[in-house]
Amino acid sequence: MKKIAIIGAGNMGGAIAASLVGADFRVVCTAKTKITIDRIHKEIPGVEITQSNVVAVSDADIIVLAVKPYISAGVIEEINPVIKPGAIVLSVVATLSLADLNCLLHSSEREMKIMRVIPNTAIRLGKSVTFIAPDSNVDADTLAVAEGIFNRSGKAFVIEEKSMGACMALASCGIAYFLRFIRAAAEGSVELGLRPTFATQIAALTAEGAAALLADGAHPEAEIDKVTTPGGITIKGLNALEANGFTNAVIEALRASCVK
Ligand SMILES: NC(=O)C1=CN([C@@H]2O[C@H](COP(=O)(O)OP(=O)(O)OC[C@H]3O[C@@H](n4cnc5c(N)ncnc54)[C@H](OP(=O)(O)O)[C@@H]3O)[C@@H](O)[C@H]2O)C=CC1
Ligand SMILES: O=C(O)[C@@H]1CCC=N1
Repeated sequence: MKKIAIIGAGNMGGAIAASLVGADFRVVCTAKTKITIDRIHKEIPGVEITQSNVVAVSDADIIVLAVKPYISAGVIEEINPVIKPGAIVLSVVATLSLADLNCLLHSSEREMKIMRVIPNTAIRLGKSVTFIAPDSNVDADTLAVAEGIFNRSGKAFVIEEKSMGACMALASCGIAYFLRFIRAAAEGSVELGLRPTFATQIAALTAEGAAALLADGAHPEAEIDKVTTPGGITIKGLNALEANGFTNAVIEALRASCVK
């Protein structure tokens, strides 16, 4: 059975570990604090957890690096001597490019297979959109292993690294944008007299309905046209959104979040 080491069992790493329950892997996670160690023990059956990154990585066939960016270089330095030749390294760290990873891991010395993997926080519920950018030496079979892992927790897309900034802004940061829209819609509805919890529930269900229409093959503007009765109330709202810079604000948000 292949061993997968997940370094940093937090929001991302913990969710990846949970998604692997029942898969044909021996899963060993690491965390810093006893609180996380105890929680993972309790919540994810069959997953091993240790405070030692070196113990986790020794003999691992696949390593998932899921620590915060500011400690990632130190953690890589710690585990690098025990990474076995030919290992698959999947880095979730948003700020590290393939060039950074190759440099930090001295990968050419041991023929590692490195990929950047960027999920979003819906991974906890198995609803992540996850982008995989493989290094140039990653073969189709190895790529399929990564796709298999991340299709367990949502939908995985293989992309070129040059698109990672845009994809991450759209889907990883995008979760926050959509939630802010839902929050704003709820606040507006509360001003109109609805209860906050009811308003939030209805806004979320409405977003789900809009997404379902798109999933059914509709074009956004075609569906918008179906809602906007001539001289009706929707067009007044849409025009008020645009008068306040809605489309431009969303475009500017993506530009601001996109790491070049
Ligand atoms: N949040 C997001 O939307 C996204 C995040 N990412 C990337 O995912 C990575 C992880 O983020 P996230 O899961 O949110 O972070 P968390 O803080 O939730 O998780 C980090 C984990 O690392 C553990 N940890 C801390 N120090 C060490 C160490 N020295 N060795 C091993 N483990 C350690 C922590 O342990 P303990 O719990 O005990 O403190 C914690 O479990 C980041 O690099 C981020 O860029 C990528 C895409 C989206
Ligand atoms: O805000 C961040 O930097 C991380 C990366 C993508 C989502 N969260």
